[in-house]
Amino acid sequence: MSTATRPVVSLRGAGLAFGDRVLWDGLDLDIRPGEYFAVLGGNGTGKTSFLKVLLGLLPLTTGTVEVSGEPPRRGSGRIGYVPQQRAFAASTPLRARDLVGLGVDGHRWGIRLGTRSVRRRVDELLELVGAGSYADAPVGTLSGGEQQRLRIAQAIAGDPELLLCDEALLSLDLHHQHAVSELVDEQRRRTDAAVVFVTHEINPIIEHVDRVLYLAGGRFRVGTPDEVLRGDVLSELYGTRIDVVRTGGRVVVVGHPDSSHHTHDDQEMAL
Ligand SMILES: Nc1ncnc2c1ncn2[C@@H]1O[C@H](COP(=O)(O)OP(=O)(O)OP(=O)(O)O)[C@@H](O)[C@H]1O
Repeated sequence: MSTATRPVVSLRGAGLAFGDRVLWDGLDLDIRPGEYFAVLGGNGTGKTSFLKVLLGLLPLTTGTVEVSGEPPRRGSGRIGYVPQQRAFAASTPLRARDLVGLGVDGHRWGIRLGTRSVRRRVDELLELVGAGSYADAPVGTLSGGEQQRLRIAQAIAGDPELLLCDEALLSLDLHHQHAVSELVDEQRRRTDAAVVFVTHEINPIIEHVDRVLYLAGGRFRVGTPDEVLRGDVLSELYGTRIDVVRTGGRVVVVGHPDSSHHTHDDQEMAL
């Protein structure tokens, strides 16, 4: 298959289980360049484990997985990763530009970048994510939203083919959720990267999402948000009555068995 048409992620008959506990099984999936793919589901359904498989940190129990046509491997420069957000301790001895530099330093296109080129690239990335004004601030003194912009700058530093985001908007206010979500989407459009975005709250990204993988109780559905986020589809998936209400461009799921895990604004439950 030529590079132009090659999927960025390809899973065949993929299954993941821990002991008797099956997280998913029989997953056939291709994610193409430029696609925005969301992984949805309650706590413990296997969303983070899905990313770990793509990162080469967790082997499948059954089936095969390829990233950019090869088995995934740790530290691949083709993958950018925005981990679940945890605030840096106030005493963390890194400035904003040092954190971004961790994503730039190293070999790019097989050439070792000189100090000046690294600095230029770091400045470019800081500007790109709107973090230029706090480039020299210690990361531990920055707000959650500011820190998250830096993590995104670090993850996109090498213009990866695949950008993996794990709950990248968690604990951000609405303004920063929007800003960070736009940054991810801009990168996707600029470089044609595929995005895999793990979240249990789809609304902040719903305008960008092409398809979703919805995980629930060892089962799953894949399709566009309109195909999957429907009362009949989710009722079948969960084996109980679920209603999906669409209001003002938002999706609210009502009657969700893992509702206690879905704490979203003031709705009974939102996805
Ligand atoms: N290495 C492991 N060994 C055994 N069980 C594991 C391992 N990694 C994950 N699990 C279990 O697999 C399940 C799925 O974990 P995972 O972190 O993928 O869920 P998640 O959907 O990302 O959840 P959350 O929304 O809470 O972050 C959990 O019950 C977890 O305890």
